[in-house]
Amino acid sequence: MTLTGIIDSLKTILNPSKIINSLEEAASFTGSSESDSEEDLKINPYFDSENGATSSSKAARISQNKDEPLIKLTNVWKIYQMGEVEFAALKGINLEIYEGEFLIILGPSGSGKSTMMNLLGCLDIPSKGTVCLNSKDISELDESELAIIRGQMIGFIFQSFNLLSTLSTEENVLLPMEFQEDDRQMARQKASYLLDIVGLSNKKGNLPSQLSGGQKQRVAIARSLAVNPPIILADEPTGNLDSKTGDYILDFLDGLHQRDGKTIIIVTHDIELVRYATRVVYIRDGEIEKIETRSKNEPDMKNEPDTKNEPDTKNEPDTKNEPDTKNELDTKNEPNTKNELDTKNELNTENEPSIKKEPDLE
Ligand SMILES: Nc1ncnc2c1ncn2[C@@H]1O[C@H](COP(=O)(O)OP(=O)(O)OP(=O)(O)O)[C@@H](O)[C@H]1O
Repeated sequence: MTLTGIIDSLKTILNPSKIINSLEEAASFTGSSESDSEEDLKINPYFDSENGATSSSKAARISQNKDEPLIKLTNVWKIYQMGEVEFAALKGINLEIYEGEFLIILGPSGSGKSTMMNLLGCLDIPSKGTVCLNSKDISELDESELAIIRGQMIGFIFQSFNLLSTLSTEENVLLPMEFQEDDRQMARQKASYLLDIVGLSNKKGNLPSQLSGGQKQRVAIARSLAVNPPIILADEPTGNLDSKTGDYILDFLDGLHQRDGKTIIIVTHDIELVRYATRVVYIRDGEIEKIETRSKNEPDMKNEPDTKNEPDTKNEPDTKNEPDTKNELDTKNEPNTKNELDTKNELNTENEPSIKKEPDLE
């Protein structure tokens, strides 16, 4: 694929109005490494000393009402048109996703997972029904508004990594900050910091082709965190990795959830991943089959299926079981405030022992 093609493919994720200029400036943006001293890496550039909290993206700074879902799908249909033929890939989905959840959307091939991911990530809009992100109906936003809210709220991780092949590791991590961080020096500090916490500070000049699969995915994770979005949305994040490296990536995402309070949403066919989840949404043939609320690392499915999305109710937004879910989340999955991003001057370096104890992942 040409560079133009790669850029085009990323336009849907990043702000299209600025990316071309950004790439042209990328070399000067990232060219020098003079300021990357050990000292820089120890300081969390996301920490805002004025208010004693870790700065997040502009949208995330808008105070969230925790009773409101971060993402809400109401009677969502996605119908693909193939000539004269229509195919409903999603059929009346109702789903509310709350801050602090680790949600796994699990389904077999063709069940509608990618279609769902595209809607949850505001990469597509529904044919019918509404998708609200941060209480905004995404169908009412134009493409540039959508790109902005998407850029602020969601970090994406893909099975195929989606790194720009002609840009270095550091430049890939810098890309999302082009639209959020005006201070280039600060952006570079943040990129250094993120590459450090994913254990790749020694690879910042490497091209993606010079990295292993696990390393590429760690770059993708660093990139997803660049603007410190409240939501990380991952499509089969371990699909191209061996099981050991996959576990490492999942443990890292788990740390982001447990320590930093990120809302993690993973779309996968791999049932092994449910051990990380606080809720599992099973989809089949474009419909939600059942939803299970779980305790982290439960060996078995102990919870009764939540029936709120069963066929007889699928066309109505059902809120009857939501309070239970929210209340559980509020108590079980509240990040440990001692280690929370907002309350300390380090993102993960001290509390992520697994990152630097995996030399064989290099
Ligand atoms: N652009 C499209 N046009 C027509 N049909 C489509 C389109 N995209 C997806 N579909 C159909 O919608 C259904 C759901 O597709 P989707 O890619 O969401 O499934 P999936 O669960 O992600 O599958 P996989 O795990 O194999 O990637 C499939 O039957 C697929 O053939």
